[in-house]
Amino acid sequence: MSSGGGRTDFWRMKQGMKLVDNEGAREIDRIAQEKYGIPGDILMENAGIRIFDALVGEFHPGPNTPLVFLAGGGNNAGDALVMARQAFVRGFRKLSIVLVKKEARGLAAKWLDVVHRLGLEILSFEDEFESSMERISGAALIIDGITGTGLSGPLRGKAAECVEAVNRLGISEKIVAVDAPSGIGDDFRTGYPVLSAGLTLSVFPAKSALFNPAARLHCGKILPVLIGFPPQAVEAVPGWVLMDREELIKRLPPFAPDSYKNRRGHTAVYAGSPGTLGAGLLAAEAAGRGGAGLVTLFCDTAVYTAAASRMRSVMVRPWNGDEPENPEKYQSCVIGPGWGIDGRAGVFKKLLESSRRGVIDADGLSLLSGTKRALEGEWILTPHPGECARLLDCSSREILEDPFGAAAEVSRRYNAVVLLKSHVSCLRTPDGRTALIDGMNPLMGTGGSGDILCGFIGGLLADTGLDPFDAAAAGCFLHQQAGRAAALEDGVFLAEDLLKSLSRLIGEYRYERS
Ligand SMILES: NC(=O)C1=CN([C@@H]2O[C@H](COP(=O)(O)OP(=O)(O)OC[C@H]3O[C@@H](n4cnc5c(N)ncnc54)[C@H](OP(=O)(O)O)[C@@H]3O)[C@@H](O)[C@H]2O)[C@@H](O)CC1
Ligand SMILES: [K+]
Repeated sequence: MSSGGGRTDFWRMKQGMKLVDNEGAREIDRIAQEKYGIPGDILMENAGIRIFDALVGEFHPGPNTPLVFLAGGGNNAGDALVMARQAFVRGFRKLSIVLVKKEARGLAAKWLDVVHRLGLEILSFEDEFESSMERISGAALIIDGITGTGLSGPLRGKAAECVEAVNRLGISEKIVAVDAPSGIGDDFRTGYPVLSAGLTLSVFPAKSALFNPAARLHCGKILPVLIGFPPQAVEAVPGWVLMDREELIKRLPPFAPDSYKNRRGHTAVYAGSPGTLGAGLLAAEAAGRGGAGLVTLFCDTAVYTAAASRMRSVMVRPWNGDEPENPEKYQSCVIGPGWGIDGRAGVFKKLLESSRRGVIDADGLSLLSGTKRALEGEWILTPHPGECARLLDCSSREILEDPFGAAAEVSRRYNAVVLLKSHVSCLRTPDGRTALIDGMNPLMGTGGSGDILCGFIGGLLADTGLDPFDAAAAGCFLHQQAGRAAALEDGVFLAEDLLKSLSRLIGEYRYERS
């Protein structure tokens, strides 16, 4: 998520970039009203004003900019109607409201009455379909207040008809979703009706449902908007973390100024075999870039000479898959990139028994899915949806249907921290801690990018002071940052182009502050 204007807000920084599910959002609202006595209509007034301010900050509309407000029947519509009133009192004159649901209730009904008395144009989507679509087609911006956290199940009826008709216009960049694009809720699935937006202004704490990979594609840019919930109400409700710069700084302490190569830890990388040596080289180099003081690459004897001739800072050992050499002397290990699986099951088992801390990826994950065993020690698994499906013995489709649930299940079943990689990656621990890392960078989908990620996290783990959850969250977030920098500088890039950026970022966060 872009942290936008929220970045400078001290209070939000203190709270972190928290995400809540719909029930959590309702609970914060309830606590704010019942325990702290803040009236619901004040909260809604704040929401409408702050969301309208955020919209103005993004698009700079003027008095003659045609705006259309789509209103459902609940408080999400209430927010949109407060925005319409705000626009009117600030001098906007081309305003139309399209009622998608005939009966508004509660505060929405009250604000509908107000805009009616102010003389704003109000159309019924059902009874005045053609005029409604005409206004929508002619609008510069369409504010979506059909459903928010009160959605239950997939959108139905006139709401579904309306979002489908608007989507057909192909104007998602003009749609501004209030709190969430209508149709997105905690149980959103690919194929459900949803109004695709170019900008989502989500009441802080933003909704975790927006970052479900299937939903994220319909949200455009996401900005959190503070509306005045008391910090105590936000803290009282459990939530997830969305990684951003402030969250990273909390998790990634500077290197001690007197640290040196042995103190910074030694990472053993078990990777690389004929045909896939590059994966091992990338993972090993990334471990060094992640901060390990020393890195040893144990690669197949058949590729040893080639590996050794290409590596300078990384030590390379030929290794034919028999007894691993003192794995306990390494502070972290990385198992799997381009390693191969034939004949590796026995030694994989030994490595799991003798190593305490590491990252398992690629072929390591295939070997792990063969064992079906819960791990002991501190392990991070970095599957993509296909690998995740093998770990759970199900189809990739089932993983994509419920990625958050899948990450939780792998984490529980294998007793490990799991990073399920996608355009939004989900990090999960067996005890339920969850962080999401927003990616949305298709250029990251390039061969070797995953090898670098697992090596990089392995290098971070060589610092035994770092908690594996924090190391994985930091590693994945920096990997995404490096991808963004590479895309901006080089356009389409190769995985190895990420390495220099990763080094720079680690320096920025761990060196300059020390
Ligand atoms: N203090 C406050 O009040 C604050 C409130 N806030 C705002 O309130 C929002 C939550 O409001 P909410 O709980 O009223 O629900 P909301 O999202 O408007 O949805 C209800 C409407 O959707 C409809 N509907 C439901 N399911 C449907 C389906 N499958 N298919 C079709 N329709 C469906 C449902 O219809 P019904 O079931 O009643 O027939 C009803 O019309 C939240 O997102 C935020 O924007 C914030 O500003 C914070 C302060
Ligand atoms: K909405």
